[in-house]
Amino acid sequence: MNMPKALTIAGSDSSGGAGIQADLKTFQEHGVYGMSALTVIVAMDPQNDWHHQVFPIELDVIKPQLATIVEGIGPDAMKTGMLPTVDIIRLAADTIHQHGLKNVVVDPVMVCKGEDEVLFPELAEALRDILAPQATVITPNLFEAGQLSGIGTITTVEQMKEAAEKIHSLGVPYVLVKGGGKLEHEKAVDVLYDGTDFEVLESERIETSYTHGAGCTYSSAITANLAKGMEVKDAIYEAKKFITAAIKHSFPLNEYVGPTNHAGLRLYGE
Ligand SMILES: Nc1ncnc2c1ncn2[C@@H]1O[C@H](COP(=O)(O)OP(=O)(O)O)[C@@H](O)[C@H]1O
Ligand SMILES: Cc1ncc(COP(=O)(O)O)c(C=O)c1O
Ligand SMILES: [Mg+2]
Repeated sequence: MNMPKALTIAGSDSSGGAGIQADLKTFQEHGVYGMSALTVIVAMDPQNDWHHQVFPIELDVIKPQLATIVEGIGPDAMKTGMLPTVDIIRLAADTIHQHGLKNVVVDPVMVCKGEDEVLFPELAEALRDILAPQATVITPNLFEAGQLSGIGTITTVEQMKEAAEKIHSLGVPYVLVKGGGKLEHEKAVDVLYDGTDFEVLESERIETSYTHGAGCTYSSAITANLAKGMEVKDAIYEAKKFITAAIKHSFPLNEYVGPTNHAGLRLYGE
């Protein structure tokens, strides 16, 4: 049997809701074989209000992971998640370029929900200039779209469109700006721009703060659909259904965090 295969180049979220844990669970839910190259380990401090601790992995330990998958196996699609240094961003971009990898979803992670400060402010430029041009699809949230486009704070759908246009001009064929829970709107709105048309994707907005890992789950659902051979827009429409169900059936882990339910669509149908 020919199993679709997907790679995630991303960080470990020890709490299990975001990062490679979210990616691999989401690939599995789609019947896609998941593989990973780990870039950073994130832990949360239960004695200090769940403060995030971030431990980057050395370049020499990331390279052989990538060689295993890219040279040794060959993914049908891939995504990037948290890339904690400029050198790691460059390594991911070079790997995609040198091996001609196709179906590349870049989730330009700059913030973790629940944390006020930007994790790695110096990385916005590297994501924009080095990695974005290698992407097929890029999936910034409101904050990240503001940073990548240079617009700054985004509060309206019109500004999301403006940001999408600017990010498209970096050389990304499909730009998906996520309004999510941050945009003041009665629906959960994302803007998709392909260089010609804008599409506003709307779904039911769920009143919950349990959205940890939503962006990781969404981008890995897109990646899984691409690995299965879907066209980019169809991959995104299907992923929007998947993430909406995952948020609808999200749950608390403790007083600090509630992840999306990666099995939501399979278990409850919507
Ligand atoms: N409360 C919500 N109800 C429904 N959909 C949501 C909600 N919050 C986020 N989403 C959707 O989840 C997906 C991930 O978006 P977002 O949470 O903004 O990403 P990130 O986790 O990267 O910040 C998007 O499709 C967004 O519209
Ligand atoms: C390893 C890792 N990657 C990515 C993220 C981003 O998560 P989200 O999908 O909520 O944007 C987090 C947040 O905690 C993380 O720990
Ligand atoms: Mg995110």
